[in-house]
Amino acid sequence: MKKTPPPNLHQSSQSRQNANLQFVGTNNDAKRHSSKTLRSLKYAAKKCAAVFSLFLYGKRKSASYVVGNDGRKNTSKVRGVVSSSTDLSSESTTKNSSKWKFSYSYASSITASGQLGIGNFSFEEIYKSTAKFSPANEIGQGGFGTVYKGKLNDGSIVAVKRAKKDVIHNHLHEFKNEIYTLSQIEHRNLVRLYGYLEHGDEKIIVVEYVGNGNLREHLNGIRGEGLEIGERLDIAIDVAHAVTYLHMYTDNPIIHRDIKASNILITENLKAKVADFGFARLSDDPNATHISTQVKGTAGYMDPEYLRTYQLTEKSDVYSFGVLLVEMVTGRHPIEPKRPVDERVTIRWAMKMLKQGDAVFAMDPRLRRNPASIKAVKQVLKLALQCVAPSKQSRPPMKNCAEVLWDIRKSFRDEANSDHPPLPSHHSANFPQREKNKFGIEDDDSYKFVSVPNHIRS
Ligand SMILES: Nc1ncnc2c1ncn2[C@@H]1O[C@H](COP(=O)(O)OP(=O)(O)OP(=O)(O)O)[C@@H](O)[C@H]1O
Repeated sequence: MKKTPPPNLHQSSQSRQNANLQFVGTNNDAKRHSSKTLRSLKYAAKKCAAVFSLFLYGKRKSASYVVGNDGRKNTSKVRGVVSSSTDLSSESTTKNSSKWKFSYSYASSITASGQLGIGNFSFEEIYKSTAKFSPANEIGQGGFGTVYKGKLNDGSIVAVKRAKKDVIHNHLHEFKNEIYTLSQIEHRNLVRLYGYLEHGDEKIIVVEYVGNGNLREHLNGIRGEGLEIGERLDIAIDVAHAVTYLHMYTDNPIIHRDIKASNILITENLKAKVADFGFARLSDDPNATHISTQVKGTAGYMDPEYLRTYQLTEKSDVYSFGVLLVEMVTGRHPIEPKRPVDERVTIRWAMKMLKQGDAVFAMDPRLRRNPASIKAVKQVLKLALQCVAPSKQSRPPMKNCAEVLWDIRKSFRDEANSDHPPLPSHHSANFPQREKNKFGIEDDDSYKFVSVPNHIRS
């Protein structure tokens, strides 16, 4: 049975957007009517899958790692085959179509309507919606494949994730995982699954289109006009709510395993939606202390304890979230190889600055500096420091992170409104034009609150 989320962990009841699509996990009424049957189907399917995986586990042997240097895209993925004691859909299934079908019907058996996820969802419609997978419609590339913007027959806009053909065998597991995980969840800060389809060797996932790029693009300054600290706090809270929901308010805890800035999609209203469930793992037993699993994630965001022990817990997401928080207030990538040696690993450098009392120097040069924002940055860094604690016991649960961030945002707003005139909104037509400084960074008067040495700002 679903646990009731707290008020701020709202479960969206947005209606279906397109009758031609086979929607998954969106109809709450249907969910209620069929929940009993679905629970039995889920239970039976899980048991079969576990037995099946154990059988397959005996065949797994090798280990391979590919580590990139900047924490981005598929080059930065760390992949390895280590062990899998509760693996419900092992990589070993990926080379066998009959095994895929097993997993496919497993995923289908838990859909809200109880129907298969392909229904009226035709390849032709998707093909047409993306103008024949035209490069002009391409909105992103990931380890899994290419993401396109699509316009369906009824005019609704969707994101179409098309698996790479040449790597389909290696990524079929991620494809199945993403479908299965997305089909179970519904939250306003998580990207929604609309449907999926198989067509020959094509594997396609159709998800909610989130139209304002990803968080990394905003931090890089290539989207919008730069996020102010209040907006960053709002986004961090959205992410914390989404992950808390995954950890605490689904049937079985879901560990995302790939929390990073490029997986945080931003809406036009600057709300965050967590995407990319390709690596997510479900715990079979809600009371289990950990899952022994293959090591997966993105370099720079991965929990070192998980890397050492292969024991995956919700606290590995908390660690990645800590890295993300540091990224959000410093603007830096988690790993920046071109920096001086002691600045290359951003969390280490930022924590050193915090401990020295120099947190202000770690602040993203794009952020306007005033006492309220400097205080908020320090508080966020303190929280991040707890999230990236070496041992998982010392890290706070994600729910606490959300609460702490909520308090930081509240006191930031109170202070910003009482001590200073309201900060100009860059959405306002009256917002003064910022000049670019010699570092190519937009400057404004608020920099003058604190003088930042050039070597820090470069
Ligand atoms: N639902 C969506 N709506 C809008 N844009 C999206 C959507 N999903 C993905 N994108 C864009 O496509 C990019 C690639 O997404 P994808 O999830 O395939 O890979 P990634 O997370 O960036 O990389 P990796 O797969 O290596 O982790 C995203 O960074 C984002 O900019």
